[in-house]
Amino acid sequence: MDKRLLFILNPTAGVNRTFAPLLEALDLLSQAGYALTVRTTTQVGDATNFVLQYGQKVETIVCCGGDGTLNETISGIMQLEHKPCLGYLPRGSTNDFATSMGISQNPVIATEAMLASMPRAVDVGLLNGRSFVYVACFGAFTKSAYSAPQAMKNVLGHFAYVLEGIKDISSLRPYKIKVTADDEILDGEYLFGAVCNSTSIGGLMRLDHLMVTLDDGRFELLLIPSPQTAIDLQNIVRALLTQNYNSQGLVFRHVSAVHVETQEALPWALDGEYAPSAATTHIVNHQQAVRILK
Ligand SMILES: Nc1ncnc2c1ncn2[C@@H]1O[C@H](COP(=O)(O)OP(=O)(O)OP(=O)(O)O)[C@@H](O)[C@H]1O
Repeated sequence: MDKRLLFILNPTAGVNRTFAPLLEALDLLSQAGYALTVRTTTQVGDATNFVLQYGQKVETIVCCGGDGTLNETISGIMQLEHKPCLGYLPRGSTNDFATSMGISQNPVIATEAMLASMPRAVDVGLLNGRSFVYVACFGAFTKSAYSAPQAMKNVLGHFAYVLEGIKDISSLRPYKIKVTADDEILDGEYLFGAVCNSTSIGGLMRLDHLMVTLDDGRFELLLIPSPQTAIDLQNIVRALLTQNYNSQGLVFRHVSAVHVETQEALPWALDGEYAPSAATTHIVNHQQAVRILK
């Protein structure tokens, strides 16, 4: 019997690109003995619904789109009892997760690698029950992740986020929050916080591969405290520019659970998608929850 594969494509994701290499990728999967079901998304939520509709009938799901489509696909997989393996063909404007996993942006090369690989388990985060695969963040510039218009992203790619981020500077402000990171309490005022499982965030922030293990059951937590003095500010700017997140001025930890309490409106971005504010936010790591072919 043929192996069954669900192929999910977001045709609107990323900078305008030709579909020709995707046909070649589909041909490769077909030649490898897969019986293909191909579905294209037309709106938010479709990728999750396709996974729920077909997920128990296939051994493999391939997702082709940006980080948002990947997030929706993984959200669906997390709801399945028997979880199919996942292949990912990045087609977004930033593709943080693909960068972190070393997945090629060329669909034919990525498909060849997928067909030759053994599955690799990766951790999945749950924030108040919603899945994320590489980052949950709040504060400065977070809004630009989900508010950059799709048409602008299609034309300008990653640069669209940078432009939206610059607009966001006017809203730069500290958030008074209590963070419990495993057993440690980090009560304070923070400009930005990220709970991540990736070496690339927003295409701008990079973590050393040696610091990040995608299947260890732990996130990397980065908090940028609100600077109290000019020297604080200098330390923070230097740490960010040199990408030395472990340095004085920033809070950087490896943790498996994060609990955030605040009285303020604190919206989050999960893999670049909007998640509403909540008085208490609980983030847990589901170690090795999804198997990725790469
Ligand atoms: N046909 C469609 N038209 C409009 N929006 C869609 C369609 N299909 C999916 N979507 C939604 O578009 C949003 C953005 O998709 P995605 O993140 O994959 O692309 P992107 O924003 O170009 O990439 P990236 O997030 O990596 O920059 C997702 O929330 C997804 O649900």
